[in-house]
Amino acid sequence: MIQASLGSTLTQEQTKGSASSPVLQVRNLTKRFGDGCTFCEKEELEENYCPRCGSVLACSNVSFDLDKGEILGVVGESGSGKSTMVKSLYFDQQVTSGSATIANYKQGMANIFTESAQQQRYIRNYVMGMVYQNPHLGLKMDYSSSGNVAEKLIAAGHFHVGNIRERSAELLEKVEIPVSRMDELPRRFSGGMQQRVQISKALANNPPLLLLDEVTTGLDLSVQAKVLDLIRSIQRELQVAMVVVSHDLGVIRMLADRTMVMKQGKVVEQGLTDQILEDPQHPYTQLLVHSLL
Ligand SMILES: Nc1ncnc2c1ncn2[C@@H]1O[C@H](COP(=O)(O)OP(=O)(O)OP(=O)(O)O)[C@@H](O)[C@H]1O
Repeated sequence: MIQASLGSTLTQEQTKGSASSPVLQVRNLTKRFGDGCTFCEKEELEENYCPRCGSVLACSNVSFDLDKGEILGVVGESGSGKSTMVKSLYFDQQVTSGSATIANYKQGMANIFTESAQQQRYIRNYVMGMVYQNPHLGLKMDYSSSGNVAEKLIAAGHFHVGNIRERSAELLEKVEIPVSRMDELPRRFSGGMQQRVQISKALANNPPLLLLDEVTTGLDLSVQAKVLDLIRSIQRELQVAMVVVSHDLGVIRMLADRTMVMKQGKVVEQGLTDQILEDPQHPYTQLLVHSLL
């Protein structure tokens, strides 16, 4: 089992979360690309694109809860706002409005979207990990694999070289990167290996929350299956809560306890994955489920 072998600089105040409260609560997350206009701000647009001002309402009033150790799948066609939603949660995009609270950060009392840049950096280092579809976004290709993990540890205030190496080796082993290759550059690794290095980096500081954006897209089926197995075993072993974004309902079926379906920036349906798959209510979900059969 992975244990943080390094001393943590988290204060009790900042990490304390109530056992019963969700790890993550998102309310009315809205992200508009463009300035918006009186037409698209007042009208309920059929699509997420405003024909008058050209703005895109990538996410519109997205709300959900995520419990400890739970995997929430987010599915929808290309352009439905899935990536914008997780990138907003990881502060890669600035939201237009809405709130998100994390039980392990200021006891779930702070809207992370309105925190200072310094506090948001803190949240990225201690409270959340992110795994991108494109490993170039999550990894520094000119750092070694262990150097990538070390970067995350150093950002969280750990400076003891021996401990950092030990922890990096432990994490890379966990994702089945041989210790003998820990000093190799990730650019020399296969796509599946790069995703596994990204996962180990995201787990470096034992975050209670992991965001995964299309992490198996573009990988061979057998490699995909290995990465999905790894994600499942990490969730079981470490009880990390995860938001897993995928356009592929097959991936969601394998991983997610609950599923949220997005279309044109809006959540059209959410519920237990089994229920969504067996008895989809929204016509769009029915279409997705039938295309899987
Ligand atoms: N930087 C940007 N500037 C303008 N519009 C953007 C930007 N990023 C995303 N969008 C728009 O926001 C909408 C949602 O995009 P997003 O990438 O979140 O969708 P997605 O569901 O993740 O799609 P995919 O599965 O293809 O990645 C799209 O219409 C897209 O064109």
